[in-house]
Amino acid sequence: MRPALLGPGPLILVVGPSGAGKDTLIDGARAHLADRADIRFARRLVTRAPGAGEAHGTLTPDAFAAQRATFALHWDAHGLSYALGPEVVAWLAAGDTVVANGSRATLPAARQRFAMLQIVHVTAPPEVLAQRIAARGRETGGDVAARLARTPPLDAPPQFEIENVGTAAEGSAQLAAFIARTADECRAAART
Ligand SMILES: Nc1ncnc2c1ncn2[C@@H]1O[C@H](COP(=O)(O)OP(=O)(O)OP(=O)(O)O)[C@@H](O)[C@H]1O
Ligand SMILES: O=P(O)(O)OC[C@H]1O[C@H](OP(=O)(O)O)[C@H](O)[C@@H]1O
Repeated sequence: MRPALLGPGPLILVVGPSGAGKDTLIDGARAHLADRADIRFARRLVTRAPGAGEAHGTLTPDAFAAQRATFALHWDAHGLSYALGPEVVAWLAAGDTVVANGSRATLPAARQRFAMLQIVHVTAPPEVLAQRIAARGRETGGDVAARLARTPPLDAPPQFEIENVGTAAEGSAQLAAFIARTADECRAAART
């Protein structure tokens, strides 16, 4: 028997190429939505120490493997392992909306796992991605090139697209509006 899908609250995965600005726009949207107790922002678990401005949790590869069965979702990319923790399962079960930075390559697996998955695709032109990754300074040389070369396709059209070429404040406001609209629509649908 297949396990029940995680929900009924919606999971909004923000995906797109490295350097597009996913974390930046998520941080900005979180500030816009600070008064919304029904909207949760997931903290990723990653087998990498946090860099400047990053707020993810860090696990060693051994600890990650040991906790794998408890994760709401997990995936590998860039030689690292990523996960959304068990608190995400509880938030969705309560009907809350959860927002997380996700992986394009893992969307087919995520669709098998969540009752209501909404995809936000954040993009920017290649030269902008390269400039932003270099300016961020977290990766160097070959790692920057490898990130730019990683272009898994989306498995289906996204529910919302942000071309993040304006200011971060503009992109954050667009993302916050989509998140609030999704949360409101899902709550209204649950009441009928
Ligand atoms: N609209 C914007 N204008 C200018 N700079 C931006 C904008 N959005 C993001 N940035 C900058 O681009 C860099 C990359 O952004 P960020 O780390 O949020 O991207 P990401 O998509 O989460 O990348 P990754 O998948 O590699 O973690 C950061 O230094 C960030 O400050
Ligand atoms: O290329 P795809 O499959 O979309 O995803 C790759 C993963 O790597 C990036 O994380 P980070 O730059 O390490 O924080 C993305 O946010 C995602 O989690």
